[in-house]
Amino acid sequence: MKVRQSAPLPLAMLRALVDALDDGLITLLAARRMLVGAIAVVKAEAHIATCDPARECYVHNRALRLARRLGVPATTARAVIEAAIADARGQQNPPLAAGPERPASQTCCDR
Ligand SMILES: C=C(O[C@@H]1C=C(C(=O)O)C=C[C@H]1O)C(=O)O
Repeated sequence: MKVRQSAPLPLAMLRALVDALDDGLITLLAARRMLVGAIAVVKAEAHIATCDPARECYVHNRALRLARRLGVPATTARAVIEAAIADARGQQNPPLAAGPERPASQTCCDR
């Protein structure tokens, strides 16, 4: 017996779902930035350096393991995490207040 495949969802509906996921990505980034703000306060009070290479490596490696499990290309996962970390470093070291800063594309993990 021949099994009929279900009809593909219309393009507009699929794109609306992508839009919703993109909204989720930006919402998660905003939540991450809120946590980074709280971390920045704790680190400033404890006189801890803004940049923590060991932590950045941990964040990268964790994300890469999850990406591998979910079938996300490592280069894509690495780019997303690098962007999030660069954003977090920029958030904690505004260029005018902190003087020369590393390029946004370079993490202090230097992977
Ligand atoms: C947010 C922090 O500050 C920096 C940014 C990190 C990140 O975006 O994950 C990790 C380590 C730090 O270099 C932190 O110390 O946890």
